[in-house]
Amino acid sequence: MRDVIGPSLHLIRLPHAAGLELPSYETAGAAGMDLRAAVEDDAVLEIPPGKRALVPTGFIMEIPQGYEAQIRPRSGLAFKNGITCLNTPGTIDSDYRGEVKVLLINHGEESFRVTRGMRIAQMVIAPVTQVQVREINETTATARGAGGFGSTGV
Ligand SMILES: O=c1ccn([C@H]2C[C@H](O)[C@@H](COP(=O)(O)OP(=O)(O)OP(=O)(O)O)O2)c(=O)[nH]1
Repeated sequence: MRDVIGPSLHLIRLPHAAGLELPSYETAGAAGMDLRAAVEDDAVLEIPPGKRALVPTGFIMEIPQGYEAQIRPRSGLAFKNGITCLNTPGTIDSDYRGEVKVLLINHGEESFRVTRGMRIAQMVIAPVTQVQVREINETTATARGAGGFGSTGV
């Protein structure tokens, strides 16, 4: 495994992830760790065109407080097979203690077979801030005001 300077991400491996690689950065500068499908060898997980599937990763995580994990598609799978994440980026809360799953959707023309150990998505650990919500009566004035949705031109 690649040496990384940063906070620790603690993982519990579930029985169906036995033998699978841990989520890992493929290159020194990778933003995301690739996640592998923890489907059984003999179980066929086929995603027909237009359909979706919740794919297990076989890991429970303890994300350090103040961080989240974002589950994002891999561009290679998207480009070659039309496979992407439906709820992208998927949000993994730091207090979530269930198995991390990846919601894939097949936007391609052909059925897609998910095999054991296949790198199906990537996971980015990012800092998050929780804010104190306070209701007010007036906001400060800005040059933009309510302009949006192309108000500055294309
Ligand atoms: O792609 C995903 C998205 C979410 N989750 C898990 C971790 C996350 O912490 C939890 C809840 O996700 P989210 O907040 O997106 O779901 P929700 O629809 O708001 O459900 P909930 O009411 O459980 O928060 O589900 C995954 O395993 N994969």
